[in-house]
Amino acid sequence: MDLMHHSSAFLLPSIPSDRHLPPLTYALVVLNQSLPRFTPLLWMHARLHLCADGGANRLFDEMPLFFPNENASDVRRSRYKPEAIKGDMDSIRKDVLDFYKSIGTKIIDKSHDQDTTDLHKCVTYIRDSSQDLDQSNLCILVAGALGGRFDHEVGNLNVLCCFSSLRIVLLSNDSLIYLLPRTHCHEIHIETSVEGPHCGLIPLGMPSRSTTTTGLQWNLDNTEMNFGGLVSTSNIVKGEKVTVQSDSDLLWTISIKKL
Ligand SMILES: Nc1ncnc2c1ncn2[C@@H]1O[C@H](COP(=O)(O)OP(=O)(O)OP(=O)(O)O)[C@@H](O)[C@H]1O
Ligand SMILES: Cc1ncc(C[n+]2csc(CCO)c2C)c(N)n1
Repeated sequence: MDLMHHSSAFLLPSIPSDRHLPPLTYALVVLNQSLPRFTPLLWMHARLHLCADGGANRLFDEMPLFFPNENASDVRRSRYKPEAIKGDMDSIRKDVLDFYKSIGTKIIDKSHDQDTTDLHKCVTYIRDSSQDLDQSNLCILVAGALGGRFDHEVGNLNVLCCFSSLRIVLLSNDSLIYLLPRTHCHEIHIETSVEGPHCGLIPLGMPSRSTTTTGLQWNLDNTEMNFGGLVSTSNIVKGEKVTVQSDSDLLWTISIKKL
């Protein structure tokens, strides 16, 4: 079974290159929640920047607050202009829509689709506009995906399942989550300066019959997990490397350190 490497190096100011691994191309989706404090860093690493509907209000209102000594309009126009805003457009304010239209952001109104979330719509856009890339090297960072309305959080987790062959990382100020597909063995490099030690491994949608890990305080050894029985929460990473192998897709979550 092929090995898949994971790292949260996108939380570092500069992403170290690894001679043995191809570099990832990042895309950023801004959701309609308070921007995590490291959003400017994610923006800098990303090649493509999208707002999901009301996420554009957050970018407009909150990005200038990270730069209190700079002119807000300059911050919006010259440094943090999203390539596209996509969604059903029921949350974006008119002044914000008009502003981004006027500076050339592409507006994709999918108000006729009331069956998929705005995040789902944005991931479809990124996938379809990255067809020239090897999609195993594409990584979609989602800012503001956790903490907040529980139905939205579950919708965001469902997007991980809908696009299980894409790397998608859900982020808040406090934690990050991504999917470990059952098709691979996983090696997770822990960026100890910015993440951990609290972590979890959670089966989603169905029980997992067998999971084996290394690098955790409470490792699993061919262990079954299911809701109603054991799920691995409040676990602790012990070093810089965690490995996971399972017969089902699992969510990996790890805490993000405060400054
Ligand atoms: N409180 C929240 N918690 C987590 N994610 C959120 C939250 N609010 C919004 N999002 C995410 O941001 C995206 C855009 O938000 P927006 O408020 O524009 O959505 P919406 O579809 O208008 O929401 P609603 O269900 O309130 O009509 C959503 O698709 C969701 O992924
Ligand atoms: C069974 C079912 N439940 C809820 C919705 C509502 N819904 C799901 S995604 C979405 C778009 C949000 O921007 C909306 C309104 C539906 N269509 N079908």
